[in-house]
Parts: sequence; C-alpha cells; structure tokens
Amino acid sequence: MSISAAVCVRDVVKKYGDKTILDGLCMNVDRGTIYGLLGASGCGKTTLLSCMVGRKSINSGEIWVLGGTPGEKGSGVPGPRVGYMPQEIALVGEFTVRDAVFYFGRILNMPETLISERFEKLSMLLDLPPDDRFLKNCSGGQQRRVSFAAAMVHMPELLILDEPTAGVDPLLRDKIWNYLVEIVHSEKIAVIITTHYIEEARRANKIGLMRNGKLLAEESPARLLQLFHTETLEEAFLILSRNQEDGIINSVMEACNRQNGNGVIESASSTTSVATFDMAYGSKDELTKEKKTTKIKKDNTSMESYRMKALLDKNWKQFYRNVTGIVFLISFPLLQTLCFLHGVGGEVKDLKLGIVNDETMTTRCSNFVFNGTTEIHDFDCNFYNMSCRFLEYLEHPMIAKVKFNTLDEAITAITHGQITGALYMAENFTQSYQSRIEDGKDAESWISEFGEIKAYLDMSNRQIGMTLKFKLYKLFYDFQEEVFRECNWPARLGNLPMRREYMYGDEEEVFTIFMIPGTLVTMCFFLGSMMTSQIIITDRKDGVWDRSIVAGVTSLEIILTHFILQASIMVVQAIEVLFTIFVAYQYTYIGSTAVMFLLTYFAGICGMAYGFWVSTICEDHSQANISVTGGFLPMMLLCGLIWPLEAMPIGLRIFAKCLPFTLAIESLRNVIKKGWPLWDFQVFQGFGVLLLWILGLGIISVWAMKLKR
Ligand SMILES: Nc1ncnc2c1ncn2[C@@H]1O[C@H](COP(=O)(O)OP(=O)(O)OP(=O)(O)O)[C@@H](O)[C@H]1O
Repeated sequence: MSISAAVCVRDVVKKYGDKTILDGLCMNVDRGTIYGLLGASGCGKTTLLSCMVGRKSINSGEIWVLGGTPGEKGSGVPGPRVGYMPQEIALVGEFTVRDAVFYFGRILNMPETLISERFEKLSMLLDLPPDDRFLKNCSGGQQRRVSFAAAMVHMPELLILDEPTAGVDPLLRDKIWNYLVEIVHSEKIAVIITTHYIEEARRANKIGLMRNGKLLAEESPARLLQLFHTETLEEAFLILSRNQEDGIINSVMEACNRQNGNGVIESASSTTSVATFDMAYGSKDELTKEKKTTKIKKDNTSMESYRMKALLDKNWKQFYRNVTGIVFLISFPLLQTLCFLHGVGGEVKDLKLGIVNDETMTTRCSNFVFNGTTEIHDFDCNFYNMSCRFLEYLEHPMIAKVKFNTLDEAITAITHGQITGALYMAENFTQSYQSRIEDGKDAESWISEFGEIKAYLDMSNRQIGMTLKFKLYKLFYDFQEEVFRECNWPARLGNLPMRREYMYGDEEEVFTIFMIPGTLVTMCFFLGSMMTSQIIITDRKDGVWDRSIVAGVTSLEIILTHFILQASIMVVQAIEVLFTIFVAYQYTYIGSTAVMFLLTYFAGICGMAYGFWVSTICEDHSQANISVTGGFLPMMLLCGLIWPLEAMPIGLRIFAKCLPFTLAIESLRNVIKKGWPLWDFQVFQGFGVLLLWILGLGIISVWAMKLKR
C-alpha cells in the first residue's frame, strides 16, 4: 500500500548556534489524516513546524510538504496550500474578530462572499466573540479560537495547528476535534496538531512522540497502547522516554532508512521497543511526485495587489485604531519643536552682575544726570560721573545689577555662586578714563589701570560666561561711541578698529536660527528610526509577520506596505515641524520650501531605513530602543550641531561627514540661510549621503533578514 504523503521529514538536523534542536528527525504525515505531535515543552515541536512551513531553514536532511520543498519556488509552501496556527496568537490587537478572519481570507485572494460564508460557519463552530469586538479586548482563549478560525478560513490542503486547544474548555475542545475529524474525512486534508493534553491526541490517526529532538515513535494511538500494554498514551510516552534514557531506543530515524523496494518500512530497529511499523510510506519519488504532475497555481515571490491591499488595510487599522500611537506620532514632533523653539537659543536674561563703584561710593549715582556727563570747553571735552553713565548702559534684560560695597564682597558672592560676575570701577575712574583716551600712548600706567573697568566673570558655565562677556564688550563700545560723538570726536575711534560686514545672518541673530537645520534633520531621523523599529518589531514579536508569510505574503510586500504608511506619516510630521518653525513662529528662510521639505523628509526616510536595520538585528523593543538611541546620540555629537566639525581631528571630521545627517544639516543650512538651489553641490551632497545610507541600510537589512532564517 502506498499513500501519497502530505509531509515527509527525513533525517532533519536543525541547530540554533551550537544547540541541536532537531537531531536527525524523521516523520511522515499522510493526507486525510490527523497527526498528533506530542512532546515535552522545549523538545522542538514548534521549530519542526516552522521548518515545515518554510519559516526556518534546516542544517541538513530533507523536508517535503505537499510534494515540494518548503520555501522553494513553485512549491506553494509557504502559501495558500497551508493553514498555520502558531502557538502565539499572532493576530493584530487592533483587529476586530471579523477583521482577523477577513485579513487572512483576503491575503489568500478569497472572494468576499466566500470569506463571509466561512466566517459565519467558523464563528458558530468555535463560539467566537461578537464580530466587532477588538482582539485586544478578547480573553486569551477567545483570541486563540479566532486564531484557529483564521488558519482554517481557506480550507488548506495541510493544516498545521500549534497547540490550538490550550486554554479552551473541554466541551469546545471536543467540538474542535469533531470538526477536524470531519474535515479530514470530507476534504482529505492533512492536519498536524501539537498539544500538551496527551490524551486528547487519542483521536488522531497517528501520533509522533518527540523527545530530545528525535521522534521516539510514530504510530496510531491504538497501536501504541497495544505495543506498550498501557491504558494511556502518557504511560506509553513514559516508557519510551525511559527507554531512550537507557539507550534502548534511539529514534525511528533508522526506520527512515529502512524502506524496502516498495517504500514499505519493515522494522524500526531491532533494539526499539516498537516492534513493527505497518504504516506504509511513499518513497522520495512518490512523495515528490506531485511536484512534477500538479501545476502549482502561483509562485509567492511576485507582488500581488490583493495582498498589498490587505496589508495596507491591516497597517492602517493598526495605526488609526491605536489612539496613543496617533497622539504620539502627531504630538511628539510638535512638542519637540515647541520645546526647541522656546527652550533653545533665546536671549539669556537676568544674569546677576555685581557692581562695585568706588567712584560714587557715597552718593551711589543718586545726583547723577546723564546729559551732564560730557561738557565741551573750546577744544576740550570734560567727563563727569562716567561710571554712573556706563551703569545706565547696563540697564539691559540680560543683566540684573547687584550693588556691593567692596570688591571682596562681590568676589565672595561669585565664589558662592550668588552672582555670575562683577564689575569694578575705581575711585578716580572718570578722570583716569579721560586721561587714558587723551594721553593715549603717553598715559601713565596707573592711569591705564584706574581708567579701565575690571570685570570678574564666572566662566564655569562657558555659554553664560561668554554671552555676558560679549554683551559687556558690546555695551561698553556703544557707551564709548556715544561719548565720543557727544565730544565731537570721531565716533569710530570709540570702537574696535575693525569694520564688520555680515554676508548671511547678522550679529544679533539668535542661536535658535543656527540650530534649526540640525534640529529638523535630527528630529525627523530619530522619529523615523523609532517609528519603524517599533512597528516592525511589534509585528514580528506578535507573530503576525511570520504568520502572514506562511499564508503566502512576501517579506518585500510587508516591508513595502509598512514603508508606504510610515512614509505618509513622515510627510505629515515633516510638514508639521516646518510649518511650526517657519509659518507659525515666522523664522525667516530664503531658499526653496520644496528643497527644505525634501531634505527634512529624506532625513526621516533615512531614519526609517536605520530603524529597519535595527529591527533586523534586535530581538525586542528594549534592544531596539537602546540601539536606536545608542546609534543616534554619537551621530548627533559628531554632526556639527553641538560643536563645529572644523574643531575635530581630520580623520574624525571625514568620518563625521560620512554619517547620515552631518552633510544633510549643512545642506539644509545652505538652503535656509543662503537660498542655494538643489543642484548646488553643497546642497546636493546632503541628499547624496542620505540616499546612499537609505540604499545601504535597505540592502543590509534585507540581507540580515534572509540570514536570520
Ligand atoms: N530562535 C531561537 N534561538 C535559539 N534557541 C531557540 C530559538 N527558538 C527556539 N529555541 C530553543 O529551541 C528549543 C525548542 O523550542 P521549541 O519552541 O521548538 O519547543 P516546543 O517543543 O515547541 O516547546 P513548547 O511546547 O513549550 O512550545 C527550546 O529550547 C528553545 O529555547
């Protein structure tokens, strides 16, 4: 007797690193039968099933499924010929019960009416929750039943069920088994089912007992009980396990190699406790015969519009039904931009500056009159109360004057962090200051000393110290220029002997403007990388990715449909930040809006490519978060946003320029501030580097994904 088998596994070895999971395993599943695969937790059942559906590669041996090798072009596996219910729920939480079943029907190109019909039937049979209930609101058992329905909606030739009855009540479990027995007979499909309830497997036509990566026995339940003279399958399994421990039995592997000329296995092994195997298996030719005779409907390597549509529908539902996600994706860029605009680059205010004015110690400038500080006599110009006049110039939002009686008191206040700095003007400041100007190079040294203002600055916070220093210079030159003007002296002599012409921007420009290109590019890159890595890892962890692929969807279709949605979200995010900065807050720019948008957008797309790569090397969300931020932070430190590249050693500078967003920031600055066009090399190079990174990351991610199998 020769039966064309649905699945044939021959001498399969599967390793994870050094760990051998499947150790020369053999197994045969016939069409029109239920095969119960039993074994302790961790013995490799799920791994075996994953190899059967082409989701995991094997190290050696052979697997034939429905006449072909899983994963091979034209085998139809993965694809519509198989129905796979993985151990985890592997469904989208934002799906309703109906959506879940329809999703699988649609990616398998079933007509809507047929999906509806099957859904109604399965809903009744499995006592599914109401159609419109979200899966995330269903109990574990209910989700498992929906998962079961999704695997069966297209009535495949081979149904692989990984623990479908876990957490299901006994009545329903009975119903499920009845249904399986019925469809196996009526539709002649093959079912492989794993379960931890060994006794329920009595209803299977054949049982495979698995231990330590080997199949200890493969028999009908009745025959197993008879062979071991036991009442229960548990007891039979126990005896076989003991025999394996004692080395009496190795596996049925030997049986794989002991087929007679007709493809009939004569005996398992002289040392096994299983006397004979009277089931007959096809030879390799027989098993793979169908491959030659049956025309497989479709390769699953090409892209199909119906699958893309179903995937886009899934991604969209996942997105818009996840309110927290939407709020985050829309509000986070806005929040970041607002934080940046309000928190970075504004004018420093109210810095406490100690004032020690020995010149007017007694009067404290109380009788001071601003206009009475210069007086022209013939060719002379006399100064009065110049210290008080200068203090008037310090009436500036940046400075909060604090008066001290002595310089020592002021310096103590600086050392205690009570003030940021102090100014000291000597007793005869005005007179010395005038002599310093009039005598010039002939002035005596004591005149030079008393005629200057002494500033003591706390430079521990360099940004504040430098800001205050330059403000004091600026105010002093303003003060001196005006004094010179009043004295009818050339005002220019009161300032530095250097004229400054600003080509782009100006002296008063706030730091915020410098930061805009860097903030736009890094923010979009970061958003893109976070969004993509999170979504892809969620998809993969939930098992939806794998399950969809087993149903015939290609990785490229999944990635492309994710890309389409995320790239659309990125359009909204890029517009949102650009609008906030340049329209709502009216920061000026002189370049092309379109080029600014494209650079910002491409930075986001590059971030998505980076997130994609991170998702291929990381197993879970926390690893991905660490990788995204761990890669992003050094890149940000080196991109010139915090400190100019010109200050770096040459080697590091070249490296920094090769990073994704260093040149993009420079390009964007050139567009915003200088109005340079896209085809200017210094603008184009930013695009060039981004595009190279997008391409490179895309290629290595796809390659890493293939390697992972
Ligand atoms: N990707 C992986 N990398 C390394 N080891 C793995 C991987 N996947 C599974 N394993 C290990 O392989 C062994 C078999 O796992 P598998 O999930 O196939 O067992 P199982 O028989 O299905 O268990 P259970 O009945 O509990 O689901 C386990 O020890 C598991 O830790």
